[in-house]
Amino acid sequence: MRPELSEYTPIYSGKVRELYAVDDEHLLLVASDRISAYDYILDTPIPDKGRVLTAMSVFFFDALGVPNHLAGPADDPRIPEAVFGRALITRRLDMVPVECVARGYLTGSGLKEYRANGEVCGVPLPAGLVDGSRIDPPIFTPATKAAVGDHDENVSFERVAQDVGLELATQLRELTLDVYARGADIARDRGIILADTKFEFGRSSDGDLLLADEVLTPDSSRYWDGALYEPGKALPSFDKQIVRDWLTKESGWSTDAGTPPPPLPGDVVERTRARYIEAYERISGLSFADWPGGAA
Ligand SMILES: N#Cc1c(N)ncnc1-c1cnn(Cc2cccc(F)c2)c1
Repeated sequence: MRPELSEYTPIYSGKVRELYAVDDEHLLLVASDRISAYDYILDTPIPDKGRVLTAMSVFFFDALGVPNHLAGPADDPRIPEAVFGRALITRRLDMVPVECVARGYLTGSGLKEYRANGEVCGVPLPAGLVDGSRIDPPIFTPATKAAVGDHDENVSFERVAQDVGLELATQLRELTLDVYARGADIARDRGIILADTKFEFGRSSDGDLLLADEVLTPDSSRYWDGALYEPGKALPSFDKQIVRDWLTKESGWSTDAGTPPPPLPGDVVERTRARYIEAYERISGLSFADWPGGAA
């Protein structure tokens, strides 16, 4: 008999995820089916998105072989039925207040910074780069955690060193770039580009620095279809482009409408669900049908 979710204490509710206290030492990390686009949480959920992203984190935690916060399997008996398949039991850590971002390609906020001053987070880049240019070797571009609803602020390595100390900042940079490289290699071998990603780390009670949060999911990363990749061409998001294109090209809504996006039609929902499953199955080589919590 699984516990009820109401037996656990809510401690954080994000745009698409929730965090609960299970006991003094453990948390329940829950991924919802909510999807965000253009800084809005859309009214229409994507069925199984939470389960797919949970499955991706578990695949990468296992494949990367990096010490992490997982404290039980996907079918851990402490996971309530209501969130079974889209929740994980983790160790409660003392989180490092740094968004540890690695970039192997120039786009998004990094491109904006580069166009303004030729560098990203204090890291100078070669001249002449465009949207989608490869950054080789990949760079560590940390950010401070923003308040709910705000965007994270890109900061320099020196600022991270001021905030958490040079030794830990150096460890975070090395770990971030190492784990990004491993994840990018796995994805590349399956024809998918991992353009950038965000990790979070925390310290366990015995002082170990562990990889935490979600890992290399489409919500914490930019994934591109390798078959479509061309530097300088606006790069479609592997998982969100279907929603973005319908919203901006077919629905009549626009990003400067000042109103929330409309509900998604069924075919957009189903095609987006299929894209999440495709990303998981291609990257992991596993069948999503085997992941816990599916329809009986
Ligand atoms: N992971 C992790 C973690 C841990 N293992 N120990 C202590 N704190 C955290 C922790 C605190 N905030 N977050 C972000 C977050 C993640 C998931 C859902 C959310 F709503 C919010 C993670």
